Amino acid sequence: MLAGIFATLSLPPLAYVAVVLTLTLILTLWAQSSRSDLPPCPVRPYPILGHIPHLKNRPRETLKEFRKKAGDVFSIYTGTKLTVVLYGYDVIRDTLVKQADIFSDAPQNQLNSVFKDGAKGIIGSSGKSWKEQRSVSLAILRNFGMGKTTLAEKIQEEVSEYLSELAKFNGKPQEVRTLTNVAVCNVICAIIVGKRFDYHDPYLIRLIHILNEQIKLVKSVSLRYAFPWIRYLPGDLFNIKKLIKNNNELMDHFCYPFINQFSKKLDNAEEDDESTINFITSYLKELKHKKANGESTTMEIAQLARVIQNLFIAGSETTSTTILWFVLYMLHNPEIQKKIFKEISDVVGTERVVSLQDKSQLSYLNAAIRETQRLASIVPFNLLHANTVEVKIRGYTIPAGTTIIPNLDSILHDEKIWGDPMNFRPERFLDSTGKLVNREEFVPFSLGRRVCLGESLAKMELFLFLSALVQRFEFLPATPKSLPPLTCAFGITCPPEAYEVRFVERKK
Ligand code: HEM
Repeated sequence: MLAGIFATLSLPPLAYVAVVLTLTLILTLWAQSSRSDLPPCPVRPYPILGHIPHLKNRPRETLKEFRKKAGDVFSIYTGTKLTVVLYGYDVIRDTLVKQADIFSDAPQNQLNSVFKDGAKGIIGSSGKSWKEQRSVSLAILRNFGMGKTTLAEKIQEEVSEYLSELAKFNGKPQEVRTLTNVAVCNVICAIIVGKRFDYHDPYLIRLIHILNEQIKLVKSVSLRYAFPWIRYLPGDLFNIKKLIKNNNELMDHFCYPFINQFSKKLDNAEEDDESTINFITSYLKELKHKKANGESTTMEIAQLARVIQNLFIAGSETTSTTILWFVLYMLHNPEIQKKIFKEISDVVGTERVVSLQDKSQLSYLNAAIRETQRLASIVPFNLLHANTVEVKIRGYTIPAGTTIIPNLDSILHDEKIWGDPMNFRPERFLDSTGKLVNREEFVPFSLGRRVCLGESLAKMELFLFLSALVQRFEFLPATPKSLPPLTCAFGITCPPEAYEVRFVERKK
């Protein structure tokens, strides 16, 4: 329509640009100030860009400052798109838990604006499709022993390989991010395709690289959603094209080929052929069963491909990042490291491998793992949620379909809850007799109906990897008296900046 109006006006080209910019400016100013009943903005949004320039640097600290100005529920804009930030345990529990029917959607059209089938699977889906994909996936994972000894044995196998690799460094300084990523990703591979890969297998290394890239780049999705026109810009200033290419490679070289491989195997396999028991075949069998019974279902191959992508993305880097934070905190707190080792040697000794059955007796180690998850707060802004209908929170109106940030930093680092939140102090999770205590505000896996699907698996992995690491090695800084900084790279997850460490074998 605009093109038609311009054609009749015959203006010089620069005038078109000026008209488009002016219209965009008017539109954004209108959208950003159109309703007075919305949660307040802490500072005025910029025309066109909204709050992006404010959040560009130090976003975690900026949200903290915004909260001081605007309270526990406030608005920020990405262009004209409204996002409501929820701050603190009370307001997040009141929404995600007490009004779970309303606040358990994923934002519509965000992942879909970039990825084909982005609204399928678990992370990007909502409503009936999300419920079914989540419950089928959880049932399969539980069946495999998530939280039970069968899976623990698989994890222990991986831990043993991981320790052998670390031992090969002979206590020399080493950066272990990729190795840790590979080991944790292998646990997900064992679940999804029923086998682990050699650490040096180029196929696995490629998969890790793609997963890490995707986690780094995925923050560009909000920009693409807020400014749909950026897809027409030449080049790839916002890394959108890179992200799409990366996602296509993950789907076309890993997720779909895995499905095809096991779909064929399943057709030719005997009923009790163990080599075909894995997440993919379990999903395919359930799909077949539902179809044979004429049940209405959202299950299909495209959903399965997306579910696998989600498990790889959500299940690999999160756990390995937590392991890296634990090691880093131990370098900074050698006396805590000593105490954990003493507990392990008193309860388990140094000859036998730590098992899941020892968990309840290793309170100090458990407290240190919780403290790592609390302080590192590796998913600081949580995953984005959306509300299904218009609703009031603390007197403010939240229009239906608003993007919501239930900020986890705001709970895990709250001074009112923890007193000295920025100190590493495992004792906060212990009572006066040294027994582990549960604290409801400890929510690194979020809360409500969308709470992390892999919580039990992650807890098992963290316990088995970290107990074995401390039992066998002392962690020492690469250079004595010079500790790596506790700074993190901000993204959807926050890993520590790359650092070197020496894993020195303890004398038996
Ligand atoms: C230390 C490790 C982990 C942490 C801190 C973590 C944290 C989280 C958080 C904060 C969410 C968002 C919940 C929400 O939207 O309210 C989430 C979602 C999710 N996580 Fe994890 N996670 C971890 C490990 C895992 C593992 C090992 C898996 C895979 C087996 C996994 C699979 C998922 C999935 C599929 C979702 C989406 C759930 C949904 O939307 O219904 N996570 N996780």
